[in-house]
Amino acid sequence: MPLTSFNTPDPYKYQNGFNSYHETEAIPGALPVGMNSPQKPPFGLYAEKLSGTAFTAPRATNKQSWLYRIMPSASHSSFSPVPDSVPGVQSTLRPSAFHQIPNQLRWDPFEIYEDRDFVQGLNMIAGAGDVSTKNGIGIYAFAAGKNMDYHSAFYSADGDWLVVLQHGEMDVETELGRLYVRPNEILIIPRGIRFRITLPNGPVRGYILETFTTGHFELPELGPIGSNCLANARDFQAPVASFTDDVGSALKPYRITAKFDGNLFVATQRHNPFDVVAWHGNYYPMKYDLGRFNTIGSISFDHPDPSIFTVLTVHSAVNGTAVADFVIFPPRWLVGEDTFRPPWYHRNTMSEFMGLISGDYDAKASGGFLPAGASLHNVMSAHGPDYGTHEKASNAILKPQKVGEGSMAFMFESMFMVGVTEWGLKTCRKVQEDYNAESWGGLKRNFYPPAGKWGSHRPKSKGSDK
Ligand SMILES: O=C(O)Cc1cc(O)ccc1O
Ligand SMILES: [Fe+2]
Repeated sequence: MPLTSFNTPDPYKYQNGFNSYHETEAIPGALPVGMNSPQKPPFGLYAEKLSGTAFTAPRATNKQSWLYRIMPSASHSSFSPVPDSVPGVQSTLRPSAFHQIPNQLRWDPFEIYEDRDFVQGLNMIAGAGDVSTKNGIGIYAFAAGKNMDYHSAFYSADGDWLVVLQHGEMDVETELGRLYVRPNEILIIPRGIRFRITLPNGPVRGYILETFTTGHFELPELGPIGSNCLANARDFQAPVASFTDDVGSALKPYRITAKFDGNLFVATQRHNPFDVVAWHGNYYPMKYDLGRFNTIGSISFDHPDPSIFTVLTVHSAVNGTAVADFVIFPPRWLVGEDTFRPPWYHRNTMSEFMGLISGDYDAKASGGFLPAGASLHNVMSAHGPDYGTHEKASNAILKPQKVGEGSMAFMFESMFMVGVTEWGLKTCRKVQEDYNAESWGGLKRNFYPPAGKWGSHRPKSKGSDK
């Protein structure tokens, strides 16, 4: 039994703001005043600094938090690799290989694993780059039907996580406080922050984008849009401090699982890892309700680039080129005049991994791209509306039209060529073999050159005489 468990009167109280400087105390007076590291912090707490950027990162991008905790994180046994032999528990998330494939790929909905907890239910679908040199991304599917053990916590040393919950609800206990994540909400867990996920309302499923690259998720620049719209800073919710004081027992110590260069390691410790009584800083987990996204689009003609739907971005060293953008396709009005309204046919130097939280994605005929499924259109892989969608959109009467009602699709768009893991290609058994043929196989020629030199093949029923 815990010696003390102090969740604030409402454990799901939040402090609002993106990249804000927050401070929070579960016991009033637990934060030192005017300094970070007093000789004796209040109430016998230890001061621990959590650096999210190099000490010397410029002020505008520097991220850190000071944690005031009952025991420092360093108080644990040595980490050992998670053994291969434990049934149902993976010992690694490090891909044996990335298969680089120019084909368009699409997956049926990923399974829900009733018998696994969040960590056991993680699988890497695709990724790029290298964890140890801090450059690249990982894309995972997660699914769980069991709580993570009370005596456990997990962290990734490999990168920041953006968790897209597709199904269910998650109670996320973190070192910095608790977050309750509901459908249509995303969760950001910065590199290194320890957490434990329980499921108050049945199984969960979703997708994770991990960015190995130095840097963090940021709000995109708004340029001429001005000072509001898209995701607004005040809608990002950070937890308030709450803690559990417990020393466990020799028989049941706390197990900390670390993802380190893709491999999983475990260490034990006697103190509850969620023993931070107060913290201050700008390096913290947060959640965001995608329903609060202020979607904007064309009110004249043409289909704008999907970058207008960017919720968060991780910058690379190349100006305007993202390690990864998180882009959503919320319900919205289309009013473009004389316009082919769905996405254009295109080839992109960036790679596009898409998923669907709910409903239908308006750029595809329903049936093939389903909630909890995914698609990957890699660097320069041609794609666009399927045959049916093209047919419908090029003949539609162009009244104002609400699309995506009750639906939410998203895209992880990356500068990296994204390779597919063995799990993503084979083990999950979800790849749709006929994706290309079903989508674009039915496209027919509509070409009608002007009469004369070019011959006249023009179908009688189509087009105008102008
Ligand atoms: O391929 C896709 O469906 C995603 C997408 C949507 C859009 O509106 C424009 C470009 C784009 O890649
Ligand atoms: Fe695309």
